Amino acid sequence: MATSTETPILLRIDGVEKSHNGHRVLQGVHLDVKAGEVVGLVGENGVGKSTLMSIIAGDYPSDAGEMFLGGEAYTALDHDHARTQGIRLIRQDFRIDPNLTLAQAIFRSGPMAGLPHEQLRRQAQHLLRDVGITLNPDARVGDMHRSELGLAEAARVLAEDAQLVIMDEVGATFNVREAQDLHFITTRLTRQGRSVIYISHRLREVISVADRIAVLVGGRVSKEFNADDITPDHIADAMLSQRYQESASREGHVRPEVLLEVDGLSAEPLEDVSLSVHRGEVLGLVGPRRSGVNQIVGAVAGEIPATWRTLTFDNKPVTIQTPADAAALGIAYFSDEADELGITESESIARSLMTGGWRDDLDFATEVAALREVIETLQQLRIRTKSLQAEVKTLSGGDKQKVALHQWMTEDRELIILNEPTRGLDVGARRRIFKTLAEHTAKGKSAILLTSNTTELLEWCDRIAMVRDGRIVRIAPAGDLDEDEIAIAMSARAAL
Ligand SMILES: Nc1ncnc2c1ncn2[C@@H]1O[C@H](COP(=O)(O)OP(=O)(O)OP(=O)(O)O)[C@@H](O)[C@H]1O
Repeated sequence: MATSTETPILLRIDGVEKSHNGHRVLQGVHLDVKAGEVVGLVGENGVGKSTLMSIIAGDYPSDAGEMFLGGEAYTALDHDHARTQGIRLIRQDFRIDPNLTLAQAIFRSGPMAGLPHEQLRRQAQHLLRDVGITLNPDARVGDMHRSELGLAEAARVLAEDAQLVIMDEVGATFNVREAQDLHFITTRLTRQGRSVIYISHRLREVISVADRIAVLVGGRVSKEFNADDITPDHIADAMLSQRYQESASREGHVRPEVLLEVDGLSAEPLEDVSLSVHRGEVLGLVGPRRSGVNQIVGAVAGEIPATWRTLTFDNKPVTIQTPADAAALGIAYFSDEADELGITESESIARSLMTGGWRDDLDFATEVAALREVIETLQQLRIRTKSLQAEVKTLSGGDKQKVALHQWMTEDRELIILNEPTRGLDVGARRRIFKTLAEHTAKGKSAILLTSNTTELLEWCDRIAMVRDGRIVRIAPAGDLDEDEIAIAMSARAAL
């Protein structure tokens, strides 16, 4: 909704400060959110966006500063208190009982909780239809994709009376269609005079969803933009301390030799899928939810049961039935599931970043050299921490993911499979991941990339395979495709 200078301010944040374990994260944040406005909040990983939202939503208090809600002094005592004040926070890492149906999940809190399922089903159907979301209210939460649940989490706010809705990276793995649905929900909310704080690292998406964009740098809002007048580069320049380099088109490293040859792969819903990955190649995979695209990588990584006519790796016939089979061949799989990052949250940051993993029998000189390398890695990856000995769980979501990716990408693997690797990463970190990927393929190693971010698919893959209804419907060089063609593949009937 377009707002003017006369539009009332719903939330005023005035000089808010917060430290975590002596690390001064927020250093006097000032930010106004007007009624009926979407404010995009952007900033590097670990800059304090979620910390600020946690203070607004009542997870913990600020150390200093004030907030005003509808002109009245406001302090959230806890989540429930914030909710009664009309504030609702949706995070990417929400947890819902997997045994609930979608209808039960949508109405799991509030006055309708516990009503007979038939009643909930009808209400949920009505709510979802109203915003054009084609999800089945009877589906079991445990069988749904996190992105579908994220969309339902956003939609359920429409049935509540929240005045300020905070969406903290809810759409990090949304495909084009899901992102459009989320945009529709934010528009519906603001038309009703409600306000939204929208946090995302997908800068183009923030520009299209938000009215105004606030950039958090060094613990303060350093710049505010009107979303009508800017490009992603303006935001990236404002949020990154070092100027980031817009990627040039990737240098191809594809070699004639085939590394992986899949022939006649079947795994529900896939039927008779064949594909090959050359040495030095990045093969992109894209398809709507339930198209089978995830099952292709799941099968190659040994994560799901599958049958093959033949499977050849490095010119030898092989079988892959378990993750250990895949690992033995030199295949690494970076999952899109947040709880399968492969890092130990209670491990120290230093130990987690050591090349080849930590060993207790290191002599003093080796340990010092290893720690030096860790410090260099921290600086390169721009991971924010006060102490090398701090536990991984104290890192921001994006910084945690950098640690996990670093572990995957520094191991010497023949084929790395990356499923949504850039979710939650800031624009600078995305560039570094892809630089590492280019170094990997330059050595004749290969990669399969699954991402809902079509810009990245086009920029970073040599070929893209489009999957629909359990089959590969087209494989083409990335240079022959554009976003529209991929969007058409995504919006095919199978997505409904
Ligand atoms: N519970 C905590 N204990 C200790 N430190 C924390 C805690 N929560 C956050 N931090 C630290 O506060 C800083 C800001 O983290 P926050 O999660 O707010 O960043 P963010 O901007 O949301 O990052 P991202 O984009 O990666 O999600 C980070 O350095 C993080 O390590």
